[in-house]
Amino acid sequence: MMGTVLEHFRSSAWFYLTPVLAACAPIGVLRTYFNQHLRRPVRRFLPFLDPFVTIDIAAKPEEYSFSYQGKVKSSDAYAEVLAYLSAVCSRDARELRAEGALEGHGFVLSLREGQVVADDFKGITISWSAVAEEKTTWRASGRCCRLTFHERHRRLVVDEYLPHVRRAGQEVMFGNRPRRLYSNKKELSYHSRRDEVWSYIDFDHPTTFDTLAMDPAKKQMIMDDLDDFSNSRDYYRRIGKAWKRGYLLHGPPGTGKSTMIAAMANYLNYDIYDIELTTLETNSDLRKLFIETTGKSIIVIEDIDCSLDLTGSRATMLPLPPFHDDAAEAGYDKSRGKRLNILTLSGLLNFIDGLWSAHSGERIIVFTTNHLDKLDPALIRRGRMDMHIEMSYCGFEAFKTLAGNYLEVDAHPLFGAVEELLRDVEMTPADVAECLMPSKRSARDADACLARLIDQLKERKAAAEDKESKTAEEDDVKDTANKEDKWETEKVPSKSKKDKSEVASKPTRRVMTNGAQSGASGVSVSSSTDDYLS
Ligand SMILES: Nc1ncnc2c1ncn2[C@@H]1O[C@H](COP(=O)(O)OP(=O)(O)OP(=O)(O)O)[C@@H](O)[C@H]1O
Ligand SMILES: [Mg+2]
Repeated sequence: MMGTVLEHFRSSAWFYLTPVLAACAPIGVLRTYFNQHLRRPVRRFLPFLDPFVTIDIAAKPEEYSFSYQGKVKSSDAYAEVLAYLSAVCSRDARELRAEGALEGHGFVLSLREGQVVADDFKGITISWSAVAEEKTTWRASGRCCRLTFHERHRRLVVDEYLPHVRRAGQEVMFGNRPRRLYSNKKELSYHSRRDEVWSYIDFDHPTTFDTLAMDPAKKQMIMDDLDDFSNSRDYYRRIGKAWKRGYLLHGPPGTGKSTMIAAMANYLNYDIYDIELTTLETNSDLRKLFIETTGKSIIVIEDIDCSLDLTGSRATMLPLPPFHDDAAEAGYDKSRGKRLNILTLSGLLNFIDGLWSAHSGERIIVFTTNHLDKLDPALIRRGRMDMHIEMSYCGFEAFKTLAGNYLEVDAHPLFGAVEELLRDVEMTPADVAECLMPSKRSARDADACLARLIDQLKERKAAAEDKESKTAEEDDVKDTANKEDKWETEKVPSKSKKDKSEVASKPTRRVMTNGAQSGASGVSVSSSTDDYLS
């Protein structure tokens, strides 16, 4: 019987193929088998034979939490590793699994169990494999990424490679979702979670630096500054400064301050956190908001001069919402006889560059204002607001950008007239853009739009000249009146010697106004000098 089986085997193709297959067995299969089944026993009994170290990063069931969208979210580190490995896997692995990313519309590719991929980092090779975590009495088995490396690379892997994996994973996760525009919610409590503090919508603003109308040299300087900032992580660490930068955008309404923020966000691919200060009550509200921001973000406070009373000293208390009673308005809690913690200028300064500002990741802080002069110098000093950017009226270069955006023209016979008029007339880019907006979107009638703009500019120029001449006339009238006043004043003492001596004895009490208000004499005095007049 046995002989017949052997005979049969010897005559089949398997007899010849088996040794060939064995010789060609992929090394990866053997390595996987070794990793999964033999490594631990070998290491336990013969540690000197196995110089490799393994680290498991698991999606532990106990670390699962329900996000507010009702989706299951695994531990951050595991999700970050999966995101990091996604690129390596799609390049090298043969057996993959794809799962919808927790955020955005993309997929995350990961290894199927038993698969191994290699990753190179600073000249060493690290292998990653997907394994099923062992089942324990208190925990069901879960999925796990296993990292294997040589013992002699332990420090490099732990100190540098793993943080690199997390950082790169976070970047991949961040890049896989659309940018967001966050705004703060009104009611905050100390225990509010991130989603209770901020609400967001997808940020899909089409503005870029290409479409932003401003002086090209200034624009380039801002872009270079942003590039410099976003690539300077190590520099900020070395000089011992929190990785953040403040920009103050100031200028009249309609000159593109908000548009500039959108362009910055699109340029850097950052999220925007828009803080409405008037809804906050205390400094800790502000801190809470700040803690819940993430890296790669632009934190914006628009119209800071209108948001709060920031003109006073650092101790200035800011306006309180109407539901506060008088005691609270005065800064006291009646029931406890204690001072309330109210949003103050110093709270805002701490938010910008106190200890709390050294929260991980890079952040840009942008304030906008129409009235630079209304702000406390402490708030906008260099170092806090590193760059002051003036957004001003439309110049010819800015106009050319708008003409390109709206009319798709780089040159036109009417450009000369526009250039000349823009030299004399102050018109905001918003107003110029309005003129360049064709009445029919389908027909970009450049001639008509430019003619409309020229008419508008001429009208404004005429109005400005009119105003100027009126002001000049008024000034002339004032000058004449002042001269008359002076003459009248000089005449008063000559009326009588007694008057002269009395006037001289009460010099500080005499008030001079212009003739129109002061009656025939042109002199008015405070009540204490009435006697003198009578
Ligand atoms: N520099 C600019 N480049 C391109 N478009 C601009 C520019 N300035 C203004 N605009 C256009 O005008 C509109 C209003 O501009 P924006 O809201 O940015 O002005 P602002 O300076 O923020 O005004 P405010 O001080 O009133 O907030 C924008 O939607 C944009 O279409
Ligand atoms: Mg604005």
